[in-house]
Amino acid sequence: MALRATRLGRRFRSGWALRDCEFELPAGRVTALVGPNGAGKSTLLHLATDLLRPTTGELRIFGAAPGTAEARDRTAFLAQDKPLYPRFTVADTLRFGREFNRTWDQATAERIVRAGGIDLPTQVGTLSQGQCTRIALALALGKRPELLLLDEPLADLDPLVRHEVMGLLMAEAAERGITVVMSSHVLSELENVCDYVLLLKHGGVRLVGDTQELRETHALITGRADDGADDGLPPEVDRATVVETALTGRQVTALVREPDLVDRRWLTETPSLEDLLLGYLRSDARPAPRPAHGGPAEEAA
Ligand SMILES: Nc1ncnc2c1ncn2[C@@H]1O[C@H](COP(=O)(O)OP(=O)(O)OP(=O)(O)O)[C@@H](O)[C@H]1O
Repeated sequence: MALRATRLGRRFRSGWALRDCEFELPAGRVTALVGPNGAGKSTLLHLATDLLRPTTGELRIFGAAPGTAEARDRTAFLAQDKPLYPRFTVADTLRFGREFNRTWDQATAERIVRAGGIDLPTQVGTLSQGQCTRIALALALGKRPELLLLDEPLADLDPLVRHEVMGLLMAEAAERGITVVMSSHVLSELENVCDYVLLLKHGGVRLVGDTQELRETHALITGRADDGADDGLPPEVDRATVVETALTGRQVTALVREPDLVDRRWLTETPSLEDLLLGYLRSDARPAPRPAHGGPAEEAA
């Protein structure tokens, strides 16, 4: 397992940012870390990089505690604000990476920089935001991490640069088998990139698992709304399996678990990853209990 959280909690003066979180993220996967503002995503990434310590429970990186040399050597972290020195040249910046990382790979770092058309003697302060992101990514990947943690690193980039940097990131991750955990609010972008998902809400794990398995164990059902029910669903639909319902005029659409139980008169579709995530983000319903073993797991927030 790349990441394992056991009863993980972190409290600030304002309250619990994360509480009783239990999850495992397998190695070699690209995990989307999603959740509304304040859900605890950055807190989790800061716990994984030892920028914060847990209040309760523990988090393990490939079995090691964050902050130990073993965990640090294997992990790279890229935050939205990239702490680069504007007075350094790009070459100085990479030299800095080489001096501070035992596993440094200069060739990879230079290749990523040059692929963006950036010359090594350029001063960092003269680069665009997209170019700075590329330098930060070169520093992160030059470290040859096994786990790459990304806290909305592309949020301030225009769509074209974003697409280009995401492509670069995914190509490097696939080639080297790097485990990636990436927080993002851009759900539409995650579909073709992520094969695992961890959805946090109110500091708790609401959904975690393989994206394909999660899609296959849910359905979007559409049918004529039942006038007698507040949610528009007919009485035979088991409310315990309903994640979220939307009424539009006389039509009702619902995201449900266990689609096999749904009556055949309903129009049933496999949800896209975006449909699934939106359903859980909108929903305040109690999630289903965690399955006995394997498969997608969901827990109470
Ligand atoms: N250093 C801190 N001191 C006090 N409270 C904090 C601190 N860091 C986070 N919090 C609080 O913890 C909660 C979770 O914040 P966090 O930044 O982890 O959420 P997030 O999911 O990353 O949100 P966003 O999508 O807005 O970046 C919020 O209520 C936030 O105010």
